[in-house]
Amino acid sequence: MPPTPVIEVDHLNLKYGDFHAVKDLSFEVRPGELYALLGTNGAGKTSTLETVEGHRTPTSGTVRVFGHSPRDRAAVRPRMGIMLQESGFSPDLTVRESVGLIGRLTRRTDDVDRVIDVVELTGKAGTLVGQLSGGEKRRLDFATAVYGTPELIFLDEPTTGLDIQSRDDLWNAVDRLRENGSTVVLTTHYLEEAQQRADRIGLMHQGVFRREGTVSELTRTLPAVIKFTLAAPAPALPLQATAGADGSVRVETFNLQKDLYVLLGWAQDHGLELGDLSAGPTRLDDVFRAIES
Ligand SMILES: Nc1ncnc2c1ncn2[C@@H]1O[C@H](COP(=O)(O)OP(=O)(O)OP(=O)(O)O)[C@@H](O)[C@H]1O
Repeated sequence: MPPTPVIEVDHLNLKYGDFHAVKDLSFEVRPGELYALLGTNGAGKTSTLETVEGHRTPTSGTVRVFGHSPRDRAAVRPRMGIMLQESGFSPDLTVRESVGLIGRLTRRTDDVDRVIDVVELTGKAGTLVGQLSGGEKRRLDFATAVYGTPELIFLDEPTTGLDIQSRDDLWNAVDRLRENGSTVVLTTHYLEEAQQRADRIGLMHQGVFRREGTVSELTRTLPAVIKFTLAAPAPALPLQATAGADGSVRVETFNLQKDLYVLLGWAQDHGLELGDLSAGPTRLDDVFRAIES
């Protein structure tokens, strides 16, 4: 039997007055998985997550977290760490006081200095939140996900505003949490982060899933692209291609390796140079653009 899902969303609908923001959405998040909920602006990601986190009541449909209603706060809240886009810590508290507050609010236990160390704010432990930089505030927000190593972690655009080193540090800390068995739900507009890290992705547009699956399941729905330019008129191409008046050529293929081999052999046989040659697998960006068009 497959393990019981950590999150079960079944035919979720959310309306704001007459506006239908989330339409009949169903998905599951399995134990230990990193699930990325991605989508266009206004797709309904935040509305969906707020419902799963217990902040919003569905218009219809059901949401279960660890088998409970997320509104059953005593059963669910201590087991989940939520890193919001803005945690709203008081500017008048120090970093250490703020991290201590996370423990009292969530009723999880941890060592405050350990958490401060994980989020790389040790040198700022006595600093007031109001005096932190944007990136330092974001790292403090991340403490809400780290504190007490919760079983389920929500990361809402966790790396926005972080420099490259801080991003790497955050993802390393997420890797440690996952090694401890935490399940992670991520939203991000940095698609390469989702492409590298997500076990499965739900791609939302206008309140519904346009695609759901692993990165390879999503990307193999679109062809890979080979592009190059030809300086002089050339013999007939060995593959179906679209040629521009400027000499640019574009080949779309579901068999990149084989078609690239054919193309390079053809160029070699005819002594042709393929200018600005580029060839790459379909990326999540391409799938994303396809759902908007
Ligand atoms: N409280 C509200 N009242 C009315 N409409 C709302 C409310 N909250 C969200 N909406 C609308 O519902 C839709 C979904 O919003 P939501 O914030 O869930 O999208 P999102 O996918 O998180 O978008 P983004 O990527 O831009 O943050 C949007 O059209 C938004 O304008």
